[in-house]
Amino acid sequence: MAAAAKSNSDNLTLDKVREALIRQEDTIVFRLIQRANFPVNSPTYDEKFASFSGSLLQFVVKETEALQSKVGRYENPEEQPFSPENLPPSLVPPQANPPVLHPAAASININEKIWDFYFNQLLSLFAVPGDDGNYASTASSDLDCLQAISRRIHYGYYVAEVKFKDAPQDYEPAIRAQDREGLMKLLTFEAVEEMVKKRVEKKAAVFGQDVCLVDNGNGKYKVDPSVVSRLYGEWIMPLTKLVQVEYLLRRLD
Ligand SMILES: C=C(O[C@@H]1C=C(C(=O)O)C=C[C@H]1O)C(=O)O
Repeated sequence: MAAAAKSNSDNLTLDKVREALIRQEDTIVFRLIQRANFPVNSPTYDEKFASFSGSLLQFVVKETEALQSKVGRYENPEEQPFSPENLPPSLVPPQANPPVLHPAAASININEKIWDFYFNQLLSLFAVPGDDGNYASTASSDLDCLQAISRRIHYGYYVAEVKFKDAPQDYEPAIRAQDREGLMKLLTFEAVEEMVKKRVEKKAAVFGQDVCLVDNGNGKYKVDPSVVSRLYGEWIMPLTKLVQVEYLLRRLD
């Protein structure tokens, strides 16, 4: 679990970090299944909804993140807000754990890219067209998906830190040269990526089947397993690697 991996930098191993990423797959698949309970519900995203100054979604994101900020959510570096402007400060005392990450490097926020692919490409692949009027549930379900995906992607900080600590002699020259391509090559493990895509496809098939007492369901899935594999292959893993590269570029600052 994430907290165990973070409690002390000497405890941080690639195996533990990968375990945390595997556990987060379950969360992501279940949240997509939850969002797929509703059709697209496009009024949720109308730029002008009722008396809000933006969309209902924007309002839910801003107000939810403000509350979560007050209770300390964004004190964790892997938790990055989607609406970072004017967030209220945390009212919770800071944790006593020594920081595991390099402070200059652990403030990268690529949520704009996540927001963009989620609404412009992913959503229509797993939510059916239509409008059932459940806009509030739709918006909070979107935020649940976005937060789980964002956490997984910004967890790249820990992946990068542990890879750096395991082989500083390999990473330091590329960091000093600010060589993005070289860093990308060093941190990429294609065999692991293939395994991840297959595993999440299988999870979507297992978690999203109709469970019946007499037989094994009807072969229909709540979210198409190939969409989950594509989500990882096209967006989640490339963006996790982008976070890793950005982190490493600042690792010696
Ligand atoms: C996360 C890692 O780094 C890279 C990104 C991966 C991912 O996002 O799942 C998988 C393999 C690596 O290419 C890792 O090595 O586990």
